[in-house]
Amino acid sequence: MTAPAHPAPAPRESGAGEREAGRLPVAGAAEVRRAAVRLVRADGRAFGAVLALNAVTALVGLAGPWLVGRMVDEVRAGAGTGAVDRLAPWLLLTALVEMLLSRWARYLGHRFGERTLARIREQFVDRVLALPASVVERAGTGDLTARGTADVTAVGTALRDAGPQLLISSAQVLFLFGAVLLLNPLLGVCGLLGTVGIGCALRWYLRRARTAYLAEGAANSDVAEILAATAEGARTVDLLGLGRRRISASREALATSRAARLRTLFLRSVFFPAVDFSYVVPVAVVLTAGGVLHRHGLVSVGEVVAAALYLRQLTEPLDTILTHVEQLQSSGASFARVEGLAGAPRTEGAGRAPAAEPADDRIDVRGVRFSYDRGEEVLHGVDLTVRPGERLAVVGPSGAGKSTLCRLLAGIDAPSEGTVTVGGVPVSSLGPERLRRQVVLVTQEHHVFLGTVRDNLRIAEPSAPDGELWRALTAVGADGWVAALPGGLDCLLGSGGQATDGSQAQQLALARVVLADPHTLILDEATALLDPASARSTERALAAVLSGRTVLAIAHRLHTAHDADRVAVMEEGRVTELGTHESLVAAGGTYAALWHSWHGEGKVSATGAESAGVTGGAPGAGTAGGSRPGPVD
Ligand SMILES: Nc1ncnc2c1ncn2[C@@H]1O[C@H](COP(=O)(O)OP(=O)(O)OP(=O)(O)O)[C@@H](O)[C@H]1O
Repeated sequence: MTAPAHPAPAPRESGAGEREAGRLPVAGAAEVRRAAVRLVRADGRAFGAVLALNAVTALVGLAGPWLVGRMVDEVRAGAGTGAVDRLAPWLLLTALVEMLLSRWARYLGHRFGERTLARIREQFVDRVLALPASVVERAGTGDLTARGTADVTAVGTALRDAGPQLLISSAQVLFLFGAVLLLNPLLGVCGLLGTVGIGCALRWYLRRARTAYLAEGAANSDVAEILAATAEGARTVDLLGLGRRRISASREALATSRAARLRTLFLRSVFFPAVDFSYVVPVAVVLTAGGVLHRHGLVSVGEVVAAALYLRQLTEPLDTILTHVEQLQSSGASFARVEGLAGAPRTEGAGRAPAAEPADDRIDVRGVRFSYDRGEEVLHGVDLTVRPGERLAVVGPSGAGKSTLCRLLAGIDAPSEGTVTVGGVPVSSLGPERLRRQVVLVTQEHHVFLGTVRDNLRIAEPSAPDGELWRALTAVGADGWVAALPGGLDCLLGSGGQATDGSQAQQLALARVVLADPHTLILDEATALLDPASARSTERALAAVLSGRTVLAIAHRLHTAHDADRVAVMEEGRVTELGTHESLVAAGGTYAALWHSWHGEGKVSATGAESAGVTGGAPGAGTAGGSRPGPVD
């Protein structure tokens, strides 16, 4: 009864299905059982000690009812109250020993639980860190957060409290039944028959509980996800007037969550009253049968009293077991979600033997096709070579696949077909540590992590000494404001710490790029969301970072393309034109049309170019060309 039972398969259990839908997988019942066994084995000695001590405690607990039975029989045999006086101190002594042993057993159980919880947490963090960025993006941070907080806590509480309690109570139940059977097998059988009702109630509950609790966990994740996404995208929600839609989506998620909670509440509200009633049944059966057996001289009154006391004593451990079985059901579902990360895809190269060293800095894209999850193909056979040291601008209409190509080049997604290699080695086979020394994608997202300035920078280069950190800050023009912070590099940033504005956050992100020192940078709307003043200072920082590196930039304004060494035009998931600005203008194709439209009518008509297909915004790659520093806004 101690092991969590997992009856019905959960509806969202299929790992493959979860992944296809972009969700993180949930472990199956068998995987959860195997993981639980592994955890117990990892601290097998402590677990054995907890088991042994609980068994001894339960054995000592049997002495009480037996002594009371002896008292009854001896008094009935005419020994008088002297028998009570003789046996009562033993009753007291066994109760005291039982209490001390039980306390010790509980202490050992808690220590085992805490150590195991620490193991689960460490394993969870390791697995989260090994998740590819694309998996986290598609699963949403809400699900991951719910698993790392509520689910891990539920598993921890179950291990610390429910685990030891279940062990103690299970041992007590086994020994109590054993004692009744030893006392008188007929009474034992009657007592066992009386527990059939409890068994039925438990079976009914377990058949439904796992599915219900998994559904509740998933619904909670959805609520967390939608709230987190709305809060994160509050500005966009405001700007696009999406408030009503977000509210109605939140309401739907809450309604689903409420229905899932009501379902588990219903199961509990049937199960517990049924079980409460069932406790009385074995005692009543034993007393009734005992009376009949006594009339036929098959049992003594003392034996019937002792058996009834034993069965009455069952109430407490059974109650504990059933309460914790309920807790185990919900924490079992939580464990399935926590353990599910073991089945999630891992970052290619993480924890594996290192791939071959790239021969040089050349990036080759060969026959690359790609589709997001089960969606339609968005890249249809792209071939492209990025030569070391060159500035390559990518232009094309919105939705042409420019950002997707950047993601493949930066190793965030792997191609469905074809290869993306750096120096002859597939980008996806380089672990994150090695990849960031080769290719880094700079986008408009610039997160400031909770921690000191130093922590924020050392993400890129954990062993970098302070001198190197200052050099990186100086390179991006952030040394001034960091030096002015209270504590300088020790100043706490992120939520609750020193506030940073958009351009400071971007400068920190760029300082990390300087520390990582990749040979190739990919720029995708690096400064698009900043206000013009911030964009200018960020673009200056960007110019410093770009110098001496290969740069592939999505060009939102055609002067970027003009200044680049070569221009690639992307249309409908294909590279349709590739060459220098001059050669493409001379060729009179799509790029030439865009250029004439933009150049002929002046910069004001950049939107005209946009309407012709060039996306708006400012990636800052204009600074990369060198001849025309700074953005043109
Ligand atoms: N995460 C995603 N899941 C599913 N489809 C996506 C995803 N991201 C992009 N797409 C689709 O892939 C196609 C290419 O999009 P992509 O963002 O690469 O184009 P783009 O040329 O960079 O456009 P833009 O200039 O507007 O950013 C589009 O049809 C887009 O809807």
